Amino acid sequence: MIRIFLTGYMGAGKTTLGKAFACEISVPFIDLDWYIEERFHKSIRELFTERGEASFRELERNMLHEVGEFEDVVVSTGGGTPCFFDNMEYMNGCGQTVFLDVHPDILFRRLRVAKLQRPILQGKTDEDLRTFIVEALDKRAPFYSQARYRFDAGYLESRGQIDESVQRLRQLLGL
Ligand SMILES: Nc1ncnc2c1ncn2[C@@H]1O[C@H](COP(=O)(O)OP(=O)(O)O)[C@@H](O)[C@H]1O
Ligand SMILES: O=C(O)C1=C[C@@H](OP(=O)(O)O)[C@@H](O)[C@H](O)C1
Ligand SMILES: [Mg+2]
Repeated sequence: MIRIFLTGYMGAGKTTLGKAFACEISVPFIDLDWYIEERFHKSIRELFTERGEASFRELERNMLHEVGEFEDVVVSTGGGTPCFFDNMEYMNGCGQTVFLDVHPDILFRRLRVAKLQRPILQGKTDEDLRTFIVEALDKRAPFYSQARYRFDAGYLESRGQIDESVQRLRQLLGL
C-alpha cells in the first residue's frame, strides 16, 4: 500500500509534482485543496472569505482525515496543512511524508505570478511578498521538518525538469 503526503510552502510544487509523480507510479492523485473545493462547491478563496481561516483549518483537517483513509494514494496537501492541529503527526502515522524544500527566492518568483488563487497572498506588493515568504517559512519550519523525507523541489520550470524531479523522488522513496 502506498500512501504519500507531499508537504511544503505555497508554490513549492506540491500540486505540480504530486500529479506527475502519481501518474508515473500509477497511483491515484488527490490534491487536498481541490478535494475541498469539490466537496464544498466553493473555491479555497471563497471558503477563506466566508468562514475565516480558523474554520477553514477545521474543515481542512477533516478532509485530511478522509483522504488519509484511502489506500494507494498520493496526496498534495495545502501549504498550511502540516501546521495546524496534530496534522503532521497524523500524516506521519498513516503514510510517508515528504517536505518539498524550495529556496525563498524561487518561491517568490513562482508566487508573484500565481498569488491570485491564494487568499493569504492577496494584495501584497513584491516587497511585502518577499518578506512574508521568509517569515512564514521560519514559522512553519518546525512543522515541515517533521516530514520523513526532504526533497529539493527547486527544479520544476519545464516538462524536462518535472520528469527529472519525478525520477529523483522515486529514488528517494525507493519506488
Ligand atoms: N516556470 C514557472 N514560472 C512561473 N510560475 C511557475 C512556474 N512553475 C510553476 N509556477 C507556479 O508555481 C507554483 C508551483 O506550483 P504548485 O504545484 O501549484 O505549488 P503548490 O501546490 O506547492 O502551491 C504554481 O502556482 C505555478 O503557477
Ligand atoms: O499556505 C497556506 O496556508 C495555504 C496554501 C494553499 O495551498 P497551496 O500550498 O497548494 O498553494 C491553500 O491551502 C490555502 O490557500 C492556504
Ligand atoms: Mg497546491
